[in-house]
Amino acid sequence: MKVLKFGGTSVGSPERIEQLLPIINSQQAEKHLVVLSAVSGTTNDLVALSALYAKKDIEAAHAHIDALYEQYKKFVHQLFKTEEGIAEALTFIDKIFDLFYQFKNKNFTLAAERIILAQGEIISTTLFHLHLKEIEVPSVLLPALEFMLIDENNEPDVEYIREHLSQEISKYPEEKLFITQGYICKNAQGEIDNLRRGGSDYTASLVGAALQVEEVQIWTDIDGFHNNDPRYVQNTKSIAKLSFDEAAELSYFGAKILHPQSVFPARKYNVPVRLLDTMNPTAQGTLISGETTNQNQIVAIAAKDGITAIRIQSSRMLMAYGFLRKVFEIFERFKTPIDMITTSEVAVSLTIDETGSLSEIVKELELFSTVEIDNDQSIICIVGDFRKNNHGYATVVSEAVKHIPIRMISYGGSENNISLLIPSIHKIEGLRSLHNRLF
Ligand SMILES: Nc1ncnc2c1ncn2[C@@H]1O[C@H](COP(=O)(O)OP(=O)(O)O)[C@@H](O)[C@H]1O
Ligand SMILES: N[C@@H](CC(=O)OP(=O)(O)O)C(=O)O
Repeated sequence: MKVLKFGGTSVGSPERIEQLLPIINSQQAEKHLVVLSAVSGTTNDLVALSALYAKKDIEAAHAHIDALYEQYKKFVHQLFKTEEGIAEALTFIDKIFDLFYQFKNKNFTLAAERIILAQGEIISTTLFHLHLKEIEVPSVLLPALEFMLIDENNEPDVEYIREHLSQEISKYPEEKLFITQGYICKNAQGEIDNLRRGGSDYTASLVGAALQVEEVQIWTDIDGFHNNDPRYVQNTKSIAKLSFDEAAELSYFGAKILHPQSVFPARKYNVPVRLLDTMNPTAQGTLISGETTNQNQIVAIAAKDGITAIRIQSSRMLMAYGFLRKVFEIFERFKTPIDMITTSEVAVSLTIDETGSLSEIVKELELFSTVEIDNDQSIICIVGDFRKNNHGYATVVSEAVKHIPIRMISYGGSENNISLLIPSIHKIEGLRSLHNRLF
């Protein structure tokens, strides 16, 4: 079996949806499990709708629903060719939009928002399933809410997914094509929840790992992982092969093509992940696997925005032990992950991207140190083979960014990453300058 995930842009129009079946058929696996995202823009629309309901601006919420309904009505009329096909799809769409209206009388909770957000993927998968039905291609629509589960810590339960998804699939021994929703799941309280924005990639790798499939394919709008962010840098190139570790670093540090957590299940269960382009299906794309192939070279650059740097300075740090533990315990207590860290004898600087508890953290740190905060920072991450015998790369990197103010540098944390923290206003220039110098 192969898992094929198609992102928002790949299901973004009726024409794009019509292109999915030829791609699936070209795979020649015995069975295919297709994971779909919501039509591009829909999740943002549903986030906006939820915000209006939360503000109790019912009139604006309803105007928003009406506008989205018109878009989907048009979508249905373009995708379906027969009267029965159109009628069946519209009946389904009407049911979903009736649900959206129902929230007007309710106290709008987080659980309600998650129900609304889940509809994007329910719509796209159902429309694709009905489209296949109309063209007489058999397929089975598997509800992700029956098998995708996260625990109290928002961690997916791969064993649960394996057991319940296998059960679902085994009900249809003759069928070859299965469709399910990306992104959505149930949580430990049994409520509808999701795997956070961009989470359909994560769904694909979780179901691929759970079923130990031969390959997970992430179909998107570009021919694989590029060596720099194509939104900001010209002449980027697709990378043929990446190791799981390289892909994890790049996606965590901002390469939007892949959801950062999606590498972990694939690595743990050793399932290869291939990134492919729906607009150019024969392009080779990128294969992410356990193999290390990019030796003695720099592989790619990525950048992550929205970073806050915290400098913690204390005379008590001087020659003392236990200082860092005290600092880390505070971040742990507030469930705030630290990304980068550099230390000197009297101060430590670290970065976070979740600032929900920042003021409480600072209050606690100030009990034993002085704290300085820098907002609006970006981490530029350079991934390559930086084992200790490969000298000279640090010089090349610093040469490339010598005109940019650097707040922190991290080298040696792993053998394949050099990270720089710079003010976000210099990010694009940093990416371009490094690109020109390194590739
Ligand atoms: N290093 C990179 N390589 C390829 N694409 C990247 C990279 N960094 C950012 N991107 C962006 O990621 C986009 C694809 O991801 P995304 O929009 O999430 O796709 P989908 O909607 O199909 O899931 C590309 O169009 C590209 O602009
Ligand atoms: N629809 C969700 C999940 C997702 O993964 O979308 P995409 O594949 O378009 O990044 C979102 O917008 O976050």
